[in-house]
Amino acid sequence: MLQVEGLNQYYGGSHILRDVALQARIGEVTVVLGRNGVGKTTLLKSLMGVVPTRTGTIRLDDRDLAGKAPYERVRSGVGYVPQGREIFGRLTVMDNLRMGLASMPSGSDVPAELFELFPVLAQMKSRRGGDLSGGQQQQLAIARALAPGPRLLLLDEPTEGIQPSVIKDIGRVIRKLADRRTMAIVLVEQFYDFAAELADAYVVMERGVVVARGAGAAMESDGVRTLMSV
Ligand SMILES: Nc1ncnc2c1ncn2[C@@H]1O[C@H](COP(=O)(O)OP(=O)(O)OP(=O)(O)O)[C@@H](O)[C@H]1O
Repeated sequence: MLQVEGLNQYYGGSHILRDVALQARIGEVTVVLGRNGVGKTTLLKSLMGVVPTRTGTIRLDDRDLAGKAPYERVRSGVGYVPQGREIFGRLTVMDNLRMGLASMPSGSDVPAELFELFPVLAQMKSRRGGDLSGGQQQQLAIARALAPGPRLLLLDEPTEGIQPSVIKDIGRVIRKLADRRTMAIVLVEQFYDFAAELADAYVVMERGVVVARGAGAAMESDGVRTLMSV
């Protein structure tokens, strides 16, 4: 389980995250909603260690992540799918997947199971990442994050700029991964219907503060859609 408490983050003098608390259980999808610029990406970057933690605790199971560098967090079980995917355009699909293992001890192999989750990647192993469609790149970015076998998967707006049929495929994979009960999933989304369909739990952020939280099934009755649209 992921347990975050008292997380504060700054860019220069701007206070971006304010005492954020977040829990994400193994086997659940925890969605983080909020409008542009409220700090959702900064939250994921802080969990991954891309932005060093200033104050607060970040624990995954019994491991303390807060002082750790990103590669150490990968080794501790964190997988990250950044906004915009950040695929290596000149590397092949297979080499992009191997990059997912760069922080792991040598000798780790790309799990064959990734190609069962994303059959489209199996046909494209030798293609360059830059030649894939946006939806295929998104699937590649998720597969790359899964390569080391994470305990916590962080997804930053995986539906952004993706066509509806691929969004459905990605949603099915996220559900399947959660249902295995081996990892916690934190999904940052602005696409309300996608988030609501997958959410076991939700949090809503406004200007760096968590302003609402609850069970996924209660999102509609809690008025989260309205919170997002006003
Ligand atoms: N590298 C940076 N330096 C300074 N300010 C930044 C930096 N990155 C983001 N910000 C600011 O921090 C705030 C939070 O940004 P963040 O990207 O975390 O929000 P977000 O909720 O993920 O938004 P979006 O959905 O648009 O990605 C914004 O006001 C943004 O302008």
